[in-house]
Amino acid sequence: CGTGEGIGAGMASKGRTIVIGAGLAGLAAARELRHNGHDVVVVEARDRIGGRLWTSSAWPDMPLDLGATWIHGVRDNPMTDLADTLQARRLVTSYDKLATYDANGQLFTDAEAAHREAIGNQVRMALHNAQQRDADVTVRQAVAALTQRLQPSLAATRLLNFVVSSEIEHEYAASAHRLSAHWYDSADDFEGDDALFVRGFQVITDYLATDLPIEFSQVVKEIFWGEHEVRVFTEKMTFAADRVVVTLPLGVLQSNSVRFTPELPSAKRQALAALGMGVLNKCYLRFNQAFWPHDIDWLGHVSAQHGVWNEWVSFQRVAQMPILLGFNAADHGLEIEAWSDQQIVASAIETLRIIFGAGTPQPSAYQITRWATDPFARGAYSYNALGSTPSMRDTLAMPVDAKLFFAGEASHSAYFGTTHGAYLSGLRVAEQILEL
Ligand SMILES: Cc1cc2nc3c(=O)[nH]c(=O)nc-3n(C[C@H](O)[C@H](O)[C@H](O)COP(=O)(O)OP(=O)(O)OC[C@H]3O[C@@H](n4cnc5c(N)ncnc54)[C@H](O)[C@@H]3O)c2cc1C
Repeated sequence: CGTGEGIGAGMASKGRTIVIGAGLAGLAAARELRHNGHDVVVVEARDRIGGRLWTSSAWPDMPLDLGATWIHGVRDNPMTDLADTLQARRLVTSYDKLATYDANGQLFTDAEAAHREAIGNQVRMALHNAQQRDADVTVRQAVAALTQRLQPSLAATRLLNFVVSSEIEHEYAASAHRLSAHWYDSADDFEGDDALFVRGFQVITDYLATDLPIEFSQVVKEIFWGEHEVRVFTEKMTFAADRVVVTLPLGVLQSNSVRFTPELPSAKRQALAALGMGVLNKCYLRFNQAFWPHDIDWLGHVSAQHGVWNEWVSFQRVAQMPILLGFNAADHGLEIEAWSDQQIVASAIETLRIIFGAGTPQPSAYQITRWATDPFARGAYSYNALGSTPSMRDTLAMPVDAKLFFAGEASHSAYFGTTHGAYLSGLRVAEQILEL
């Protein structure tokens, strides 16, 4: 065992802090502490920064985000402030630039579009009603009566599944069978457009990480928090400090792959167990040229089977690149992680052939994510499962004995599941430490 370098040297008066995780939350916390004269080291399992924010440079002419892509709601969003500081170029995608195709691959008729709108309204009404009742149920249970009413019509049932999948399961990365009807949409939003970064979201994490001491490839196994100090044991070393900031993803904390000694207070363990960790996966397909409409950003497909390749983004209009991004969320998103790349691409092309015909070409290249089986993410982002409440995120965020501090998207009750939530949680924890 060695002792972590980069801590202690001449800054002992403000104490030493170990930040576990070089994602947005950890980088924001470490940067803020360091700027205020604190002695900080960031301990990271991977050989890169960013965590669930990860820009791929596999295609040099088009950096692509395998994790977070968008600043969701640019107005007053702290990600916008950071992007403005860096003068980072952004592109705006629009949900209004949408083409939706039915199960036969035909562009929606006006009647189908109206039917979809009507079913969307009924789903929202059913969920609103469920939120007025005392007992919580799952989102699926809340719309069950609708399912029964629509059962005789295959087209209507498929439309209902499409609405549930694309409006709810893709947004919250979670199955309607597990999402809480009371709390699934408890997060706050920022207003304004959704914008993506021309050079990838990584410009933000690169900036935040500037000059920070980061220990890479250090997989934390145990966090000891004693009366006088904390010790963080990785597979290779031991780091000692006055306190530790834990930004491990909810899925990692739930997996017990990192042991706390002594164990965490029971309220925190209950919160960890009750909240949900969701799944959202991406499959980028690159073609020689765009064979789909050039003036749209989003493609919707009402699949015959629930939740299969319902949502696509086109990079043709915004970036003049013949690239499609297909999403799979929740149960199907998890299921395909066990498939080979070839099976995933074949399944994507099968869907595109329903829409664009048998002549749909094979992609010239692809990039695929598997966030749930990633040992350092164990999911895409957190959601409010049946049995959880938003206040459990505040419980998760609470420091313990001025030794253990918690940040990360799951610990932000207003903005969980987002980059801005992760970032703000990092600033929150830095403030807590600066006030000690
Ligand atoms: C597919 C996908 C799409 C998304 N889309 C958007 C979007 O468009 N807009 C948006 O705002 N948000 C989006 N998000 C959510 C956003 O990416 C996250 O909320 C945010 O990046 C989480 O940051 P974090 O710091 O909390 O966690 P992380 O980024 O996961 O950071 C935690 C760090 O801890 C490290 N770690 C894990 N285990 C260990 C260990 N044992 N020892 C040491 N280190 C460890 C990890 O490697 C990681 O670097 C998306 C996420 C995904 C996966």
